Amino acid sequence: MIVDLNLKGRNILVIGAGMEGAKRIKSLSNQDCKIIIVSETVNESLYEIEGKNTPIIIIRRKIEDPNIIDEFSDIFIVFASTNDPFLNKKIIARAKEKGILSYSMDDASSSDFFFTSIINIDETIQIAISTSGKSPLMSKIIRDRIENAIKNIIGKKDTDNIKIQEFAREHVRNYIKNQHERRMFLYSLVDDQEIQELVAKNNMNKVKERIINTLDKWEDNKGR
Ligand SMILES: C[C@@]1(CC(=O)O)c2cc3[nH]c(cc4nc(cc5[nH]c(cc(n2)[C@H]1CCC(=O)O)[C@@](C)(CC(=O)O)[C@@H]5CCC(=O)O)C(CC(=O)O)=C4CCC(=O)O)c(CCC(=O)O)c3CC(=O)O
Ligand SMILES: NC(=O)C1=CN([C@@H]2O[C@H](COP(=O)(O)OP(=O)(O)OC[C@H]3O[C@@H](n4cnc5c(N)ncnc54)[C@H](O)[C@@H]3O)[C@@H](O)[C@H]2O)C=CC1
Repeated sequence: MIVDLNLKGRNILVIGAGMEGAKRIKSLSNQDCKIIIVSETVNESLYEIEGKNTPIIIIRRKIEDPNIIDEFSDIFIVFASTNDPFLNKKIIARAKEKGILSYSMDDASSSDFFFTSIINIDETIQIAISTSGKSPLMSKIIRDRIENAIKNIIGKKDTDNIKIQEFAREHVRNYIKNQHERRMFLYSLVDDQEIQELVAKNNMNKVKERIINTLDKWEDNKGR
């Protein structure tokens, strides 16, 4: 099942920060979570993140024992990403014992989740492709193919409409109490020719004004 994980404020423990671990750490580094790295050596691509404000703690230590997990509290996910399959296995087993979500870099079948191939459109829309560990290579090839075709399907109009919907959803709750009506109102914005013309002209302030005006009238219509 593909879900969009909210890691805000969570503590993530990454054990092993080589080439592959570093890729995962980079993906985590813009998720507003705290990253604790325990690794004998650290891939040099991480040096640039280390000095920055991102909440990352790097502990350079060779570990023998998966009980390292017990040294930290409130861990949400443990990444077992060393190049030692036996150690990774032990880390996963300990995490499972403790009921912590775990991810194995070298054994998909024991991971609680997989990374996906992601198409990111304007930091607003994400499309994820997964074969659930069957063939990461095919996920990548399919991503390439979709990325090329997608330019004709999803564009600025869609990302603008997402911003409008975000604004409207925030306000509509204060005006329309009934969920069916709220849904109808939100759909009506996408079908509203004038709004869509303003969107095309990049006049977002006018769109927002219009939304508020329409909502005001909506309430009037209810005779309040
Ligand atoms: C299970 C999973 C768990 C996880 O790591 O999350 C996993 C596991 C493993 N990958 C391995 C190898 C490769 N991985 C890639 C590429 C990607 N791998 C990604 C995800 C996943 N990889 C998860 C399943 C996702 C799915 O099934 O869809 C992508 C999509 C996302 C990302 O990495 O962020 C990213 C493409 C991003 C993009 O560009 O779009 C390539 C291709 C290349 O490098 O060119 C190869 C070499 C070719 C091959 O093996 O297919 C190995 C064997 C290591 C070994 O041989 O020792 C394992 C371990 C195992 O299978 O047990
Ligand atoms: N999931 C995926 O997409 C892929 C997974 N892999 C697998 O990932 C694993 C890791 O690969 P790389 O990152 O390339 O290896 P690497 O050799 O670059 O990194 C391994 C890291 O683990 C650390 N480490 C090893 N033993 C340790 C210990 N006892 N205590 C503390 N730190 C320790 C090392 O210091 C190093 O930083 C391999 O098993 C590989 O098969 C490889 C390619 C893709």
